[in-house]
Amino acid sequence: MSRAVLSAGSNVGDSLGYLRSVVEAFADELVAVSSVYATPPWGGVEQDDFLNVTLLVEGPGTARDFFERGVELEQAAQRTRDIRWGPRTLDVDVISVVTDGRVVVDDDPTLTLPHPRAAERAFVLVPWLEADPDATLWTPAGERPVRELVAELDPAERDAVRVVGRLETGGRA
Ligand SMILES: Nc1ncnc2c1ncn2[C@@H]1O[C@H](COP(=O)(O)OP(=O)(O)OP(=O)(O)O)[C@@H](O)[C@H]1O
Ligand SMILES: Nc1nc2c(c(=O)[nH]1)N=C(CO)CN2
Repeated sequence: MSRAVLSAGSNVGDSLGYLRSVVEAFADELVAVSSVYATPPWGGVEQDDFLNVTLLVEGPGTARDFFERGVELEQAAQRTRDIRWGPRTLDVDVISVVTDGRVVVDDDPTLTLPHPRAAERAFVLVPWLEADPDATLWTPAGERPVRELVAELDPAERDAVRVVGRLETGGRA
């Protein structure tokens, strides 16, 4: 049994529809879902703002299973990978996974866990904290409450991430 934190983002095409496709695909495993946030682009590439959402999901299977389902959803959104940290129809990142009560820590480049850049990203941390106020993130410096990581973000970055709506979950989260 695994519990995973997934971050979905989009800034090309029907962004809200792509995020909805992720929530629908995980509907039966949804534990919680954040609001939808509009977020300035992270990573230095000039591009449109993103919409981001964070999901907590729980189900049988491994971290790799969640990752592969995310890749399938990216493919269904005709996601292309042109520029690193550049525009995309849909990105599904696996942020953190707990399997059988243990945090999965893995430096495999195909699926690095926890996601190595999560602690720096307001667009991941702020929605995650909303969905799970008691969340913690394993970092090389130890287990950190997400609440503290959010408090340590650059205030301008934290404040630039704003709620723009909610996705329908059919009452499942
Ligand atoms: N935890 C993870 N979640 C999703 N992809 C990962 C993870 N760890 C490693 N990857 C790998 O990262 C590669 C690049 O993914 P992608 O193009 O989505 O990166 P990105 O979104 O531009 O950047 P970032 O990895 O910083 O979010 C993928 O081929 C994927 O295998
Ligand atoms: N705000 C925000 N910025 C990003 C995002 C994202 O989802 N949200 N995804 C990226 C792809 O690597 C690069 N930059």
